[in-house]
Amino acid sequence: MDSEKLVRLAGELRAETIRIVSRTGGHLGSSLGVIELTLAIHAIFDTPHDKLIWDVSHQCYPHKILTGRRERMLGLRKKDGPSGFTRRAESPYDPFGAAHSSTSISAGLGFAMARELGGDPGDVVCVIGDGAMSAGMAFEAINNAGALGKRIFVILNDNAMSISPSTGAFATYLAELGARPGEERSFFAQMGFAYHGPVDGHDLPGLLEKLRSLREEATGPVLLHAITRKGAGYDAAETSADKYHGVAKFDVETGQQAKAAAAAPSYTKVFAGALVKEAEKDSRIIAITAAMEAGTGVDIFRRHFPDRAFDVGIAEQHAVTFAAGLAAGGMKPFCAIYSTFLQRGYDQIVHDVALQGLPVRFAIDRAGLVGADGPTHAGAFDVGYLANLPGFTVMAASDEAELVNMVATAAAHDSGPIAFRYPRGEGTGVAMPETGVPLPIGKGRVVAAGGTVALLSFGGRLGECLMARQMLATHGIPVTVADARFAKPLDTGLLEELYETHELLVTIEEGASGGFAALVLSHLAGRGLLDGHLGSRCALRTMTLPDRFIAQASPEEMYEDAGLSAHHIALLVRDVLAARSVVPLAARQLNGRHVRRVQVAE
Ligand SMILES: Cc1ncc(C[n+]2csc(CCOP(=O)(O)OP(=O)(O)O)c2C)c(N)n1
Ligand SMILES: CC(=O)[C@@H](O)[C@H](O)COP(=O)(O)O
Ligand SMILES: [Mg+2]
Repeated sequence: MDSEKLVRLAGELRAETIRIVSRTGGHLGSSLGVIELTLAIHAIFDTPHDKLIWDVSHQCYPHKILTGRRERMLGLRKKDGPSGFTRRAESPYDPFGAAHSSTSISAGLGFAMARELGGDPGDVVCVIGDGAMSAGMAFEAINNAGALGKRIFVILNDNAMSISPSTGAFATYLAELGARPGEERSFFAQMGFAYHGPVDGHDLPGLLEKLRSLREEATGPVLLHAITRKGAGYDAAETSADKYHGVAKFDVETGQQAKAAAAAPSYTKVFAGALVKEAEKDSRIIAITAAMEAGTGVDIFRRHFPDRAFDVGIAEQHAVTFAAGLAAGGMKPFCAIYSTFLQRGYDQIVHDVALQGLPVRFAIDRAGLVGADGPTHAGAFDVGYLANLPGFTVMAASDEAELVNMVATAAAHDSGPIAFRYPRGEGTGVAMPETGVPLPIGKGRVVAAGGTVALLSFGGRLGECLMARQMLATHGIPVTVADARFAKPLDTGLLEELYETHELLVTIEEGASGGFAALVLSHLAGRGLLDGHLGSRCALRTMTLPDRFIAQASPEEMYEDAGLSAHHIALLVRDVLAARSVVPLAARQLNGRHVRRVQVAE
């Protein structure tokens, strides 16, 4: 298409993107900001032979519409529909999957070097936002790419916005660079890139001309600095504070989003409110977020304590070590980070926090399956990767009242690192305490007494356990439900009591294997309670996320897929009891000791 036709197409693509997202919800503002860039790149480069890599890739909707997925877009972010991010499995036009930020230049450099070494041919174009440029990983890649000197195109999509307005000294630098008229020496040039810009990222004819000449002439790494507007071309988005970063379904005419009235406060708001209350009593409490102010509730904290709230940018690694330094300096830092993004800071957690026994508090939001963002955003692994660290205390809130108490527990806990996890979305609607009360460390609680079966829940599946209990009651099976509260230290007294006084003990958690259940099994094994000759008569089962990534869907559908809903619990219990009852109790006991069914059957 010629430039004129492409300009017309840009209008259509923008309208189509708005129409689709108005019916699906999703990341609208970022997609609207790259309409012209998307068209220009696809017009000048030969995708999928050339590799186009979107950073984060929350801005990939126009790219998906153009690359064979238009008809499926109304299923965007739903079960079996297109992902909200790029996915290799979805299309050859998605050469690299993303959703966590700041990976594009590293991956792109990998493609470029593969090409140089005789692998997949083609050019490489990485599109990275100014927000994503705040992460160390992007700088690590620029450092490497500049030294290698191979041909690679990096387009810096600079809209001065992360999810909130971009923060940090580099954001200020970009603003200054973007305001300069000519193509001057810049940080990027000094790092070995040919810097071009700033250019107007919405001037499609200008972009076409620029990319065409770069494609013809480039011999090494190139950085094109494009200035764009997040939400461009849709008033409601451009004038809103967050530029419609992530929206629910909305009315295109008015921009009004269809958000259902909440039945209970969100865990995030409850966390923020509880932290504010603790901070009123203790001036050493600090809140840290890595570019997720609104998502984590640190924006609420900031309103009360502007000097004690820090948005460090998309820099989870730095956030963790910054918190470690604050703790070593006598403060009480709360690092509020989504479970999935905390993965970025793991060595810092081990080396800077745990090894030094520093009392950093980790408020881990979005624990468990989160819904439309899918497996890239699932909070699946934190219990496993934290509870294996010496000296760490790890809690999970079963409801929002528990969360308030866990915030108080963390505030009071000075002897080492402590983490508490809680799910995305609304709480359960329980009565809330006026103020949080610190919990006794390493103590769980029995929530409902029963008899034959004990369900030991860690975290947000407690409600499902209580529902399963009701289901099982209709079959005459009495069930005890306990809330472990702590994965570490484990309430070993409660655990052993449940194990010794029930026919079946089931653990349930919203996390991958290697988490709470592993700790339970390890404790029982260590005590010799799983040994055949010494063992209790209690059967044991663990319910964790399965050993596969759960595809995007609603959270309920994802838990259904994972087999962690109330009816799965009830079914498992009935199956185990039925299997055990085929062997008469007398046969299962030998001199009062447990004999495994399989041995008896033999
Ligand atoms: C490691 C990591 N931390 C946090 C996020 C959450 N996040 C998604 S998009 C975004 C802002 C990205 O800003 P930018 O790259 O400038 O893109 P824009 O939305 O402005 O187009 C953030 C913080 C993430 N995806 N990955
Ligand atoms: C793209 C990204 O990583 C974020 O925008 C994320 O989708 C936010 O998720 P929440 O809606 O759970 O805050
Ligand atoms: Mg941006």
